[in-house]
Amino acid sequence: MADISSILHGGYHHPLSRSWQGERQLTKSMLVYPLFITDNPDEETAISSLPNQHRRGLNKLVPFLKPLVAKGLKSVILFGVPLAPSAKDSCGTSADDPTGPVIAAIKILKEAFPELFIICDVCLCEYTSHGHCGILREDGTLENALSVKRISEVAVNYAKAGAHCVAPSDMMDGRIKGIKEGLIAAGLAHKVLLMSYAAKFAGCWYGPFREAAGSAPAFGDRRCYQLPSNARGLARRAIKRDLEEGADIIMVKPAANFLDIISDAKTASPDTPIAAYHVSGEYAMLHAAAAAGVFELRRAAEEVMTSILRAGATIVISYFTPEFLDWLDE
Ligand SMILES: NCC(=O)CCC(=O)O
Ligand SMILES: [Zn+2]
Ligand SMILES: [Zn+2]
Repeated sequence: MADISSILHGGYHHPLSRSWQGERQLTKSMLVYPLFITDNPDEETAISSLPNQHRRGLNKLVPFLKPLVAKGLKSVILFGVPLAPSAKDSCGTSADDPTGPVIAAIKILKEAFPELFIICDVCLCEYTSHGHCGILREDGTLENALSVKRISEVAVNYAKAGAHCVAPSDMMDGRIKGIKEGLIAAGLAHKVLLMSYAAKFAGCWYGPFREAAGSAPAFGDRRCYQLPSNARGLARRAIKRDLEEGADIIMVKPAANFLDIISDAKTASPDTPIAAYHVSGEYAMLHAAAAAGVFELRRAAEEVMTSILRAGATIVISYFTPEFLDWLDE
């Protein structure tokens, strides 16, 4: 007789029993779609390094999103992309311009799609002349306290404009606390979610995004505020700190090469939703490999998504969201 304990195949022989082996499966509610919004209302420009993605002006948003919302799109994350050079200065003044792309888009989207959950990325790099994520001293180093003050102001202004969630990606020390206190003071802490890009790693994966958002730093790099890619322990400390400072959701970014960090975040706080950002370079790489015949794009995208969920993510920010909305219907 065969050794009973050696038999596993019977447990996953059928497609349904295969699916039962997974702890979590992708649903439409887990997907968040990034939108790049310019200050030029009628613009719709393809981003060459980010296949199928566009920068859109305010007038193009609703027509573009209508079919996606009809297919079950539940959430978007907004990135403002001011193209006018006058929109950039040393402290990112235009980030919360009431007539600027982000605040105007919140209002347009809430009116057109009352059920859509609107997340605003909060950072200064799209709005600073130097392209760094905070305010700099004369010598080019970050002025952390001033940066936190400014970033908190911007976050609160997005919340006041109606954002359901603010998601600071700047990586300044203490900004979660600063934003939470700002939301409390504004009477908004009980209805606005604070998603921290707690573990955001420096590296090569953001290239296409920087083309899309025009946010490449004019000098230097972001290594003194984004995490070194070998820093698993430091990421755990950042996650713990941000939870203590009042983050409602922890994000890990990039996603696919940082599955250990996603898993650590889930372990550190099993009862907190964990988000993963499958970033521009990860997305573009899959497109390039599929175009080179390495694999079929859909299978690769699905396998990467599965890995991100398996590691512990319950929310995924993905440029593949429109495709997944279709694939999930099949
Ligand atoms: N705060 C957003 C990013 O820094 C980059 C995202 C991407 O590369 O897709
Ligand atoms: Zn930034
Ligand atoms: Zn730096």
